[in-house]
Amino acid sequence: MHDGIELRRQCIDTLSEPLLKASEMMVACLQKGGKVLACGNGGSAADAQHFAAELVNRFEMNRRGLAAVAMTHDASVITSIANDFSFDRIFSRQVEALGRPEDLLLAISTSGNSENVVAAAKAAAAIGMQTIALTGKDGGLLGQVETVQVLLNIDHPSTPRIQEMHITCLHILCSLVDETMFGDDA
Ligand SMILES: O=C(CO)[C@@H](O)[C@H](O)[C@H](O)[C@H](O)COP(=O)(O)O
Ligand SMILES: [Zn+2]
Repeated sequence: MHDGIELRRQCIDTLSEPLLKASEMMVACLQKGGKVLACGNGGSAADAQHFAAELVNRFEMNRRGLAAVAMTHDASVITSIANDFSFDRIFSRQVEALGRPEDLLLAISTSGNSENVVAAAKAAAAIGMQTIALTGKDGGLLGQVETVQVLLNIDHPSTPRIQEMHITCLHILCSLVDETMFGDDA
């Protein structure tokens, strides 16, 4: 537990600036009619869905729904891509089908090394979408993708601790987006 508390302290210093930049990018995307496409595996798939639900429905205030889609929950889409092509393409193929240049990819991987998430970031770049990446450890391959505009990396070896910080980051992002877009109504 102390480990997690210390990590939160460190992250306040290292992540404040990239979180602000990520929120500015997300607000700009949503204000010009774009949408957020989110992806990740395992616990990070749950985080992608959790975040999309907060944008589409509500976070802490009632406001209009904001456009977000988690690419993690349609079993037919995912199994057909994995079966006909490969598991590495389950997100990139959805990005190719659903993504537009004004959209934004939220790519989540605690290792940074999930091939399907890395491929999604590359597919997003190919159609001119911006990417915010949440990673851990040394950032992995996703941390090295040059077209990732904002990298929120949790420099810690433990996947659960990284996930705990990721969901904190995602809640802060929701808060910043709501404050910026609907501040007076908050
Ligand atoms: O939730 C957990 C561990 O806390 C696991 O389900 C974890 O998300 C899975 O092993 C993922 O496949 C890990 O992928 P990634 O975060 O390295 O991209
Ligand atoms: Zn977990």
